[in-house]
Amino acid sequence: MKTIREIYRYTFHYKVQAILTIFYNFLFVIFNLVSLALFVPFLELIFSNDFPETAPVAPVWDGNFFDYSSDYYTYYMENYLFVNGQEKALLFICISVLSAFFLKNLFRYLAIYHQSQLRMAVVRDIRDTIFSKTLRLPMSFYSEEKKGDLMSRMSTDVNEIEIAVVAVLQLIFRDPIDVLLTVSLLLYWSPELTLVSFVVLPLSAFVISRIGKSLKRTAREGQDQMGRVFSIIEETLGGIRIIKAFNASEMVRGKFAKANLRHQKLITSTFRKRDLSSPLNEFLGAFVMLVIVYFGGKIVLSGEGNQLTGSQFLGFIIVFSQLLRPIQSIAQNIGNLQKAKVSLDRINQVIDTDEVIHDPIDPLDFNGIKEAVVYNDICFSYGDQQVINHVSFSVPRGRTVALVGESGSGKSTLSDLLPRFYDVSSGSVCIDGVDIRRFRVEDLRKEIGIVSQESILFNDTIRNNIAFGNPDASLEQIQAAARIANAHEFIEQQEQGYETIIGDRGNKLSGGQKQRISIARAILKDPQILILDEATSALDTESEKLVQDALEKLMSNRTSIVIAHRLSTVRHADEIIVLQKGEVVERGNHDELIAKKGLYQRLCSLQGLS
Ligand SMILES: Nc1ncnc2c1ncn2[C@@H]1O[C@H](COP(=O)(O)OP(=O)(O)OP(=O)(O)O)[C@@H](O)[C@H]1O
Repeated sequence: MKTIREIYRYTFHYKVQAILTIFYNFLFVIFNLVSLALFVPFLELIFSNDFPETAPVAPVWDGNFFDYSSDYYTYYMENYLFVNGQEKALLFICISVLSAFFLKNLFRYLAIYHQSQLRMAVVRDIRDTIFSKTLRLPMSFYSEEKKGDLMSRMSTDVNEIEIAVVAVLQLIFRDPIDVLLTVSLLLYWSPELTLVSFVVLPLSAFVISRIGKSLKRTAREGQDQMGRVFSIIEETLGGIRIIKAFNASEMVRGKFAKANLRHQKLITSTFRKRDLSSPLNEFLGAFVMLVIVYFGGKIVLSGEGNQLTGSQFLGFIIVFSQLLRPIQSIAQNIGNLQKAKVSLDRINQVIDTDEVIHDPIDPLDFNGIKEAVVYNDICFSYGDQQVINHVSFSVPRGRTVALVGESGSGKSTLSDLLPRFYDVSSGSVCIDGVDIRRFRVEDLRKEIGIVSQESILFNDTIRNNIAFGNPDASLEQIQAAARIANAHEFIEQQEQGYETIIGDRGNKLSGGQKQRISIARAILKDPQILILDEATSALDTESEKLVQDALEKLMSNRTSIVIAHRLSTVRHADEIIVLQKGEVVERGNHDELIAKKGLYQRLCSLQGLS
């Protein structure tokens, strides 16, 4: 029920489209019935021999809609027949039936027309919502595994919702009306025969659905088995050396043959069931029809109180044969909604995820840094795992502090606390004595530039990559930034200069070129604070020199935190903080730390520096 309500809410966000879809569906149902029911007077007219000799009399409204409309139609036909003769009457009936079919299909098309607009608008809305939310999710959401999961939620799960939108519209507003009207018409023609049909119909439906379910189960087992067969092939191809070396070919062959045989049996069984379902469907359909023909025929032959005329009987069969469609549609749509429930839950999990990083209720204005960035007795945990343990240090305005330490010692985590990618578990990060949580996140991040280890470039022009986050920058400003970053020259040499598209993640550029574009981006942003996650990737000497030079220009006069992997590059830092397992173990400048002969000195000698 909750699922229906939510899908309903998404759907009726587009009231006009939803109402038009329902309206046209309603007309479709009506004209579907009319087009079928019109056959009755048609047959009556064709097969009846007593043509009116006197002008027929119009029926009087007796409060029964079915009776009156049927009588009125008969009256109209008889009158037409009386005035125009048999042939013209036949033509007239053909044209009316054709018109009813035309209208039925026209309304069906119009319903689908609005429904398509509606379902795609809902899909667009949900994708927009998830995407916007994605940008606000906590950083822990962006692990590789979760990225794939998020993509599948945005594609497969959203598609399920799209199907559910149609399901809700049909399940609530179309099919029950269709069934109700059809059954009313059948009951009007013959309550006894309707009763008989409702006894045999579920019986055959039950048999058909059992076969369908069993077919699905075997087909799924067959698919799973196919997966196993393929995994044996993959495993074998990957491990062929070991298989040969251990003389295990026979064993592997036996394993494969067994899996392959099982697959063959399952698929054969699937084919058998599938091949059986079509003749069985037809046979059961014929069975149901013949039961109705038998009982209906008996009623007609008995001629008791004009209960059912021959043509009504034929009309009954025609209309009854159409009843299965809405019933099947109801069953299918209930299934679709069940599938959508799972997808909706998965989508809601993303939409309802707590954003964790919030703006303060009464933010202070952030006017940049005047004195220092200070880390005060910081502790931080990822879940239960504490990775930063009582760390304190400060970076005076315009100075550079380097964080060094082994991999996993907490350098990146510490730098992530400054732009509030995460918030501290205890302690505080302050700028000029004010806790950064008192500022608006956007204001704070505006003054922080990040150049990360891996250059993050987008599949766009070089110009737009440099101007990323700064779309109003003029070409002159972009070029000036690129010049400072030692990038202008190589950009000019590209086929289309600044307008060159750099490919997915910038794969058309070398490592050093990508870094210089990232640096130009940071220069253009002109932040007061800089976080530099220094590249470890090997650059050739020339390229490294250009990058290093660009970085130095970027850092001059800025307050910088540098995560250093190559210690040669942090010699000139004002202070070096040496971390181990989330704790500060040494601090000082390069010479002081070397003199201490501690961890830093050991790390330096490992890198061939001392
Ligand atoms: N998103 C995360 N979720 C859980 N644990 C994490 C996450 N990111 C890092 N860690 C853990 O936190 C600890 C510190 O990691 P961090 O990336 O800060 O170290 P680092 O010194 O920057 O390492 P490297 O030099 O390899 O980048 C490590 O034990 C790491 O496994």
